[in-house]
This record gives sequence, C-alpha cells and structure tokens, in this order.
Amino acid sequence: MCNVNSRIRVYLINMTVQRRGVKPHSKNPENSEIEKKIKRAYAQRQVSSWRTNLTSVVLVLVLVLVGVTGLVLWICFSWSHNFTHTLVSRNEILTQPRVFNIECSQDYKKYKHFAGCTPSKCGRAISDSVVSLDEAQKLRRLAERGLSLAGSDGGASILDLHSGALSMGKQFVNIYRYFKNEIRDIFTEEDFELYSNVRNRIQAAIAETFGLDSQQMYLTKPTFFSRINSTSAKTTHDEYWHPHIDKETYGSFDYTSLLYLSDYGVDFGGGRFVFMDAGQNWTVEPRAGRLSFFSSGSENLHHVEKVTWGTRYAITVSFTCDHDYAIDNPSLA
Ligand SMILES: O=C(O)CCC(=O)C(=O)O
Ligand SMILES: [Fe+2]
Repeated sequence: MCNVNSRIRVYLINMTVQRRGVKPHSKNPENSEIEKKIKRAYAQRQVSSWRTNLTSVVLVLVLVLVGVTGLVLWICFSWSHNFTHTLVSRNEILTQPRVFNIECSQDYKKYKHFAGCTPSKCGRAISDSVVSLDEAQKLRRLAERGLSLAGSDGGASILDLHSGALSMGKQFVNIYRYFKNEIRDIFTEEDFELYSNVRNRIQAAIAETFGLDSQQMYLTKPTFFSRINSTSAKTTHDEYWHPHIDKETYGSFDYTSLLYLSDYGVDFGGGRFVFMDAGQNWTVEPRAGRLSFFSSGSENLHHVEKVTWGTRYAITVSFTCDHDYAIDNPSLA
C-alpha cells in the first residue's frame, strides 16, 4: 500500500516538474531542492501516520485490558457471592432456634472424655428468643460503661468481668485492682445478676440443643465482652478477623456462644460472623439479643469480618466439660 502511494507520489512529482517545463530528475539545483522538500514532507507525513497507527493499537490494547480485568473481577465477585450464604440475616427475627447439625471433628479425642457433655453431637445454632432485646440493651450499656474506662489502641477491646481483664492501650489492666471500690460506681449488683442469669439461660439452651446434661457444663475462660470498631489493630491480640478454631485457640472450650448486643448494618458495617466450611461460607448477621452457639472444634472454623464503620458489641460466653477449667460467675464482692 505504502509502495503504491510512494510510486503515485513520485509520478506526481515528475508531472509537477514536467508541467513547470523542467526535465524530470534534472540536475538543476533548484529542482532537486524542490524534490528534497517534497520527499521530506512525505517522510514527515509517514512518521505521523505511523504514530497515529501506534496510538490506535495502544488504545485498543488498553480497552482489551480494561475489559479482561472487568470480566475477571466480575467472575471473582460472583464466585465469592455464590459461595457465601446468609445463615441468618439481621432483618429476620427467629421465632424458633435455627439448628444445623454437623459431624464432629476428631479434635475432642485429644482431650479427656466427659460423658453427657463432650461433643458427640456437633453443630451450630442461632436463637433470638433466649435473651430479650431489653436485656441485650442493658448488657450493652454495661459493656459501654466498662469499656469506656480504657480500651485498646485499635481493633478489638475486651472486658472480662470474671478475671477483671480490660484492654488498655497495648496491654490489659485488672479493673478490680485498678479501680478498687470505685468499680461499684460503674457496675451494680443488678448488672452482675443479669449477666449470671443470661449465662444460665445460654447454658440451658446449649444443653437442650445438643442433648447434654447442663449440670456437667461449666463456664470457662475467656468469657468476655468485646467492642470492635474500624480502627486498625496495633497488637496481635486485638486482631479479631483471623479464621480460627476455638478449641485450638483456647483449649478448654467445648461449646462457644456469642450474644450480640448491637445490630449489623445499623450500628456497624462489616463485622458479620462467618462459619467457614470447605468451599462455602455461612454468615450470621448480628442483631441485639441474638444468640449464636456451636461446638468449639474444627467442624466450626470461623472468623469475624473486619468492621468497616461504627461499633460492634458482643459477649463471648464459653463452656467446658472439664471441671478443672471451670470459672465462677463474676461478683462485685
Ligand atoms: O464476636 C464474634 O462474633 C466471634 C468472636 C470469636 O470468634 C471468639 O471470641 O472466639
Ligand atoms: Fe472464635
């Protein structure tokens, strides 16, 4: 194509020169100067046409790249959505506990067996009728008061009424030692009664669901209030979002329960609880008064999504079958 064009151009040059009455390819210096100019102009036009072609190619490549990236992102998004299911959404109110039975892992075999308590029937359950909204709101105020005394530098902060541990900066203090008698200005006997009462009902619900003897279950540590916001964690113990198995993390746990004190999507964003099965995730959306409980072995690998805004309050209430790891209800005495 370019060759044909150049031939036509040379022909036109010759015709121009002939029309001016000059012999083509004449040795006349004036004519050769004109030829040079025309050739230079032609060369410039060719360079600019290559540039235009190159720009078009780059543009097409960029468009293709953007298209492919979009497609990959879309596939990834729909893939992760297809495999994440909502077990219970915040908007639903469960009138009946929602129970999912799962085969127990081998984890419990590594520990002493306690008939009537050690998990032989495993699973997960969610109930909105063990704790009332009013009770959850009272417990949330208790948590707000306690955690307002200190708190971690970022991520999760905890308050353990049993041991007295409260996050403060990058470490913990013991509220009973730190605040001494002033603690009675912060918490009341009624607060502690409510806490113990709620704990008893949680224990009964777990026993009923898994067919256990409630008398053989003991509260164990850590049992604590948590407050999570979107600030970034400064220490590893304030990083709450890692997938984990409670039995592995805490040893004594046989049954874990979580009582939510605030609402997903209203009080905070992110922060859903996620059960992680092979290739599938199941989320529990917190709502104030919602109780979620499960056997603590690797059949219930889980994590909490990062909180993106607002503040999330919850209580982790843990049970063991081993009396050696039992803890008492907290008291102000
Ligand atoms: O707060 C939650 O939803 C889960 C907390 C948790 O996984 C734990 O305390 O082990
Ligand atoms: Fe956990």
